[in-house]
Amino acid sequence: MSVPDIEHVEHASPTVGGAGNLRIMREHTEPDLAAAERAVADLLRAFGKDPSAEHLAGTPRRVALSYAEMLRSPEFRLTTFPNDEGYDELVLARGIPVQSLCEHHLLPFSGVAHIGYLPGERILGLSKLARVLELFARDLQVQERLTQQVADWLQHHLRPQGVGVVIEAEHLCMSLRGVRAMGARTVTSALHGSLRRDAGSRQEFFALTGGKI
Ligand SMILES: Nc1nc2c(ncn2[C@@H]2O[C@H](COP(=O)(O)OP(=O)(O)OP(=O)(O)O)[C@@H](O)[C@H]2O)c(=O)[nH]1
Ligand SMILES: [Zn+2]
Repeated sequence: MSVPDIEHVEHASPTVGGAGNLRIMREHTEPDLAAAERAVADLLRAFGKDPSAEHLAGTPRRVALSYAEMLRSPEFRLTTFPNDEGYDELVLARGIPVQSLCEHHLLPFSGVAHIGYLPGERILGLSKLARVLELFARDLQVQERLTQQVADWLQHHLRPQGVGVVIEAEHLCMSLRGVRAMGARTVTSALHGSLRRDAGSRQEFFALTGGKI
């Protein structure tokens, strides 16, 4: 299991209530926006467009800023709580919107993710499942790696009994161009722990996510 390269900035001590609180951010190289802007102007020229024309004058800057935004994931606090009640059934966030950029064509792919875990000693603030997804989605990606990174990261940091991630997405590189398979959706999944080992848990997970068994 490869644990992605994410910086844990601060390991805050548990609060009185026992909530764990860890500041999470991905290491970023500061983008060279001026260089990106020049490159987009070159791209426009390469296609016979004049980047100095009034209607295109702001475009290189806008494109540079758009990619800077799409490739930077916001930091967040990973809040966990003790699993005092010993809850041991699946916790599943279904239909989380996901947007990312295909590393082959720099075109978006988007769809939904279903992320679930079987709690161990701690449970997670629910919104954090979507935040972990965003941590890895705002990057140049292939869907398989994105799916795996989210599952690996949760398994490593939350230490649950099991983790499952399903992503179902449409890739614009496959629908707008090339094969033009409009509406085709790619489904990927990654499982760890008892969701991988135990046929019953696995079946329940895929039944709830509407996927394969
Ligand atoms: N496995 C995987 N492939 C992807 C993903 N996103 C895009 N691709 C594929 O990456 C491949 C790149 O193939 P190439 O043959 O080098 O590129 P291409 O000539 O533009 O390919 P076509 O899309 O078939 O026209 C394409 O088959 C894409 O569909 C992804 O998330 N996972
Ligand atoms: Zn692509």
